[in-house]
Amino acid sequence: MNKSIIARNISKKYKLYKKSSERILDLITPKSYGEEFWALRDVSFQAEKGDVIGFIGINGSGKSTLSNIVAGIVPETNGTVELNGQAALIAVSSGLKNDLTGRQNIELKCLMLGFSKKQIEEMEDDIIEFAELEQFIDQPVKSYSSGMKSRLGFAISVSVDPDILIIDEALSVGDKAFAEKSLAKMKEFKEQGKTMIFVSHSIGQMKQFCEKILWLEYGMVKEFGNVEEVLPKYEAFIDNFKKMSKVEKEAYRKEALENHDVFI
Ligand SMILES: Nc1ncnc2c1ncn2[C@@H]1O[C@H](COP(=O)(O)OP(=O)(O)OP(=O)(O)O)[C@@H](O)[C@H]1O
Repeated sequence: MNKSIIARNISKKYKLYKKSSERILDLITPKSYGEEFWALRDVSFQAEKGDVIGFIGINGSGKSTLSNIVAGIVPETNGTVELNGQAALIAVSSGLKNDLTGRQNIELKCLMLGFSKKQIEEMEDDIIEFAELEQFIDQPVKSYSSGMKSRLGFAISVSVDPDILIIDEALSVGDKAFAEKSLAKMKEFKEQGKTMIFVSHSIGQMKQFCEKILWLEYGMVKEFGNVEEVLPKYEAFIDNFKKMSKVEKEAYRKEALENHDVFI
C-alpha cells in the first residue's frame, strides 16, 4: 500500500463550559451541560508515502486538533484515521512530563514506544546532544524554557525514527540555529521517503518544505492540493482577511459555515 494516511470524514466536537461545575455536571448527570463546538467538520485527506503536507489556516481553524487526531493523541468524535506505520508528533507542548527530568522523559517516551532499556541507553546520548541539553538533562522539565522543551521533544521524536512525522509549530520557538538543524533533519527524513505533516504559520517554511497543502477554515477543508496551486490562493486570502473589520470577519465566518453541508 502506498498510502500512509487515510483520514475519512473526521469531525471533532468539544464542549465549552462557562463554569467548571458545568463540566462535572455534564459528566455525572444525564442532562447535557455546556455548549457544543465543532473544531473539525467532516475533514478527509490522504497522504501517499513520502508526501510532505503542510496544514495551514488562520488561528483556530483546527490544524492542531487535526494533527493531534492523526497522531492518535486526541480521539476523533466521528470519522476514521488509518495509518500505515508509526506516527510521532512534535509539538511545543508535546507530552513531556513536567515533574520528570529531561533524561527521565526520554526514557519514558522511548519505553512507551516499545524500545528496550538497552536500546534506550544507546539512543540517549544522541538525543541529548541533538537537543543541546547536556548541562540540563537531569533537571526537571518544568525548569526548562519553551525553546528547551521544544528541542527535547524534537530530538526524542526524530530519534525514534517514525514512519510519519508530524511537526506542529515546533520550529517557531527556540533559536534560529536549532531551527536550521531541525530543518536539515527534516530534509534527511524527506529524502528517506518518510511522510511528514508540517503545521506552521510561516508561508516561507511551507514553500521550502511542503509539496501539498491542506488549508483548513473553521474546521473544514477549504482546499487540498499542490503547494503551487493552493499557497498563492491562501496568501491572497490572508492579505484580504487582515484588512477585514471584525464585523466583516464574522459575516465571512457565518457564510462559510452556512455553506457547509450538514455533516453529522
Ligand atoms: N480542549 C479543547 N476544548 C475546547 N475547545 C478546544 C480545545 N482544543 C481546541 N479547541 C478549540 O478548537 C478550535 C481549533 O483549535 P486548534 O488549536 O486545532 O486550531 P489551530 O488552527 O491549530 O489554531 P492556532 O493556529 O491558533 O494554533 C479553536 O477554536 C480552539 O479554541
